[in-house]
Amino acid sequence: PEAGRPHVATSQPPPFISSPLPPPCLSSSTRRKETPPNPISSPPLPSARPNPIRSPPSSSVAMGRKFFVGGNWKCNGTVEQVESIVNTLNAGQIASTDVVEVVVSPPYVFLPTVKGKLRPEIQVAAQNCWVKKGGAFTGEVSAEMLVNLGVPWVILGHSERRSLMGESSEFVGEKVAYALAQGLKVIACVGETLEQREAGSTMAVVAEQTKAIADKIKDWTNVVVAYEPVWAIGTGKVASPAQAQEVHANLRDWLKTNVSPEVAESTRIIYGGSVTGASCKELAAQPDVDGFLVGGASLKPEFIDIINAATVKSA
Ligand SMILES: O=C(CO)COP(=O)(O)O
Repeated sequence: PEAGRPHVATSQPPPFISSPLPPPCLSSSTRRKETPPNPISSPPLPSARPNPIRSPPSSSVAMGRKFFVGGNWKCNGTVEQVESIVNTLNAGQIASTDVVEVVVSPPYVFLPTVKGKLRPEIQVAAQNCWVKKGGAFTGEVSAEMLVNLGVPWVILGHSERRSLMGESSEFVGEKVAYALAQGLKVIACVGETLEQREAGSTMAVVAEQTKAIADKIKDWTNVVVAYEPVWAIGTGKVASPAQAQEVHANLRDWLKTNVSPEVAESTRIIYGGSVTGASCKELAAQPDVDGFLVGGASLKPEFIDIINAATVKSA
């Protein structure tokens, strides 16, 4: 298919660019990890540095955007580990479904088991699906199959698929449109690399990736946008609350200008990248952070704490 390297440079300036963002709080090592360690066996990630910015008053928290927490298990897990994670989730005390929507995304092979064993208030997502109707596409899984299995959600455009599998923004846009048309709900991922951030093109990249989706869909009701800066994924370098808020607010502005004020107001924009139990509350307090997409920490009991960060919004 027409999968190609993502196009991150735009010939035209994006409709919104704020001043270049401050560099991420990286250590002397600025190399992105090509293959993040398996979070099941790795030690807990370091906690986020406290950030002194103040939380907004709860009155500024937008009404109607229910907090959303996704757990992306990526290519991790054995039968035994999956059972253990499900048991932990089933036993955990989590905020009510009025307050938070929770979706976990195991590898395809575990989806039916996890769906069958999980408490009903936690939904499941696939981590990808094919761009069109199924058929002679060896190794792919179609949106129709996910619907047939009763899997309600799919993650599309994750940076690992963009960079490692060469999925272009256009290809991701097509996937989002097709999955929505089949009745799936979509967690659509966008985010810049370290190099792009340091070049001051964060918002241009995020706009280009979002536009490729906006060009192909009309109805955003079943879309959650996940802002996942690549430099924060699997690195332990979580975005500061201010960094996340700035991109989320600009992305919402982009939706307002380029899609509609209603879509901007109602679409959940969630943050992903080294979120932990220690960093989640301050991030959740940001007015435009509507939840999280969690990788490594979603395999650990602290995922329960991250889910319950939703209560920050209603406090
Ligand atoms: O890629 C992510 C979720 O999709 C984030 O992964 P980590 O939370 O492991 O950084």
